[in-house]
Amino acid sequence: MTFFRPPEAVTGLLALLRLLPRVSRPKAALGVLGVLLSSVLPVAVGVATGALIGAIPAAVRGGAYSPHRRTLLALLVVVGALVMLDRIVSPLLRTLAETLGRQVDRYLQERVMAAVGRPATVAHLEDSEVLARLRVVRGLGTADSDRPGLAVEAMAAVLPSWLRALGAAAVLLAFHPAVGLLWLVVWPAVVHVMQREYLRVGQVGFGQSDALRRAEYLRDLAITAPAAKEIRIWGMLDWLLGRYRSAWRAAVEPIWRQRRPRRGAVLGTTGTIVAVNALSYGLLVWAAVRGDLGLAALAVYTQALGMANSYTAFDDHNAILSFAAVTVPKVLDLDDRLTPGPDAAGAVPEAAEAAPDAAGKPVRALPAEFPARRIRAEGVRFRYPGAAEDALRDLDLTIDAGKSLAVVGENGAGKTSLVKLVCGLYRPTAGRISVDGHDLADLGPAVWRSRVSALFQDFTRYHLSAADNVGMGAPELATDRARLRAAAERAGALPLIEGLPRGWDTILSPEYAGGVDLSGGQWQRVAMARAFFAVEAGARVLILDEPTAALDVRAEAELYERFLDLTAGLTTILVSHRFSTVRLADRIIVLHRGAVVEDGTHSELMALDGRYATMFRLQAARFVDGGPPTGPDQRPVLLSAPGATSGAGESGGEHA
Ligand SMILES: Nc1ncnc2c1ncn2[C@@H]1O[C@H](COP(=O)(O)OP(=O)(O)OP(=O)(O)O)[C@@H](O)[C@H]1O
Repeated sequence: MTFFRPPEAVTGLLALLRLLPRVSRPKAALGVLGVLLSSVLPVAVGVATGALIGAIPAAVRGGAYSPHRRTLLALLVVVGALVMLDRIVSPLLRTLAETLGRQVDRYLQERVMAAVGRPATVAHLEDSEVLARLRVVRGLGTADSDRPGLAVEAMAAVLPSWLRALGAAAVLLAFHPAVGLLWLVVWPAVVHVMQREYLRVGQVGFGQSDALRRAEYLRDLAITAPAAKEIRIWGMLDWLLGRYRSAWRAAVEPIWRQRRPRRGAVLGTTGTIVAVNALSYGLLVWAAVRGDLGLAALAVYTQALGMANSYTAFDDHNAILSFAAVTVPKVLDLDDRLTPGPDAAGAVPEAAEAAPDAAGKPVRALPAEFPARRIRAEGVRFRYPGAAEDALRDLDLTIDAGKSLAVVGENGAGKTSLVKLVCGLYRPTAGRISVDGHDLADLGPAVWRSRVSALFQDFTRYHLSAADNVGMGAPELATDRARLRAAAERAGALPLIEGLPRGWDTILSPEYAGGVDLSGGQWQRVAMARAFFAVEAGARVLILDEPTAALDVRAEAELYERFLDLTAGLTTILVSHRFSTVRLADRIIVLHRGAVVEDGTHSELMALDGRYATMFRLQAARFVDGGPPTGPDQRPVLLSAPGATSGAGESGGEHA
């Protein structure tokens, strides 16, 4: 049971302090030394200066060669040395803190990259709590002033000032215990009140993360490439600027309204300080007038009082520190937030590469043929986080290993959602997906990932070399040029890649010197090569979501011709609106509003004369004169369509 919960400002500060040795142990140790020296040195200078002043009368009276004069000179040397040391330590500490702060930023970014990339599923990337934390690390929006690393610099300024005040209060104990005690209590209280105020401001800022992200999104539209064409074509710039301005105001104004500490807190703390100062200086003057204090003591206590006042509680450093106290623990807790618990999906430790067998015993290594029997979806229902409706419902489906399944349906029917679930990128809301009897949720993410390869509709165009773009399909083999070539060959991307100015080493982005951009179809071939590279590395399930959407007629026809070769021995799930390719699959399902409404071979579905047959005929009709054909089996008609030039489909998709 916890009796005492330290204030959030303190826990935030401690979290930041604990982070430093993890970022750089030597720099953190030097930082501690620097903070101690810059706290102690000014107090020592004050005491030594007081002693020096106190030694002057005796030295004057004693003459040139008196011991008093030697004491005076020795004190002068001590004061000089201490002052010099202080002057050296302070800038060094500042520089050290700046470097360490930058390293803290990099450390947090790496940690967050790892935390965000680790979960097998991707639902967390739609969680606004997670996105708010990511925003802090990306350092966007209110930009540099909010970098968590700046708090390290702030700490290097603030901690010595607090410790100096503590040292000065300790010196004042010798003057008057009550005055010393008062300072020991008053300055931490003032710091505490002000930190609480700044913390509140920091929380308001953090609470505006969603609104700030909206403004940042609009800003990025204007300054990055993806929307550049449309902004120009439709003359969107003024509209965008207007929207950005209002979004930015909506995000920032609440922060501005709250950004100042409350007047009551400021007046209360400054009033207290004035009162304590009046009392301290009054007692000091009183003691001096009564002759209770010698010159040296008077000088020491006067300086100590000055130093007790020199702690900072009201400046930018304190504000930055509080912001870090709000955000750093939140960023650090991403690890916990995104690490699945023991009962959560994918809980089998990745390192063990283990999956329970059908009897529940862990399987240490997957057989080379996995899946060997089937992928099954049983009673699967799925709803995206925060969505109002299910994307998939009552889904019962068996996909036989080594066979191909085509998934068709209208826009929004749930096709991509289904393949995302099979990939393990989301977990079903209800029901289960199993592979050869193992629940997908029980397979370690790496286990299943090593067996699945996918080409998504919205595949990523990495601004990296062609070799990297393909090699990403199996990073552990990415340097194996022979395999890279084989995958590119399979995807029909080899001539394209080898014809690039620097071949495989060409950066696929015009944003870099010597880089090139590719057309949509060329990109699709490169992405397909990536998917085949994963197959080269051992993936047995190939998911192709609209693989020919951007391909030209010839490339699509080529794929059509080679579809059986390309997918031989693989369990293939093909999502496509192109029926010329779809009909080649061993089996076809039609999804409608998240449920399977038709299931069979091409011929069976044509004979059924339902949704599939209607869609098929509609598409086929576009390629022939004389309107839609009427019969259920329209093979000859489709074969006259672009992309269906081969005779491979003559059997009506029943090649298996
Ligand atoms: N990330 C998401 N969050 C919330 N809802 C989503 C998300 N992605 C898709 N949806 C919704 O889920 C439903 C199914 O979408 P899905 O992408 O699976 O359809 P689809 O059949 O692949 O469509 P298309 O043919 O247009 O690619 C749609 O209603 C869509 O709006």
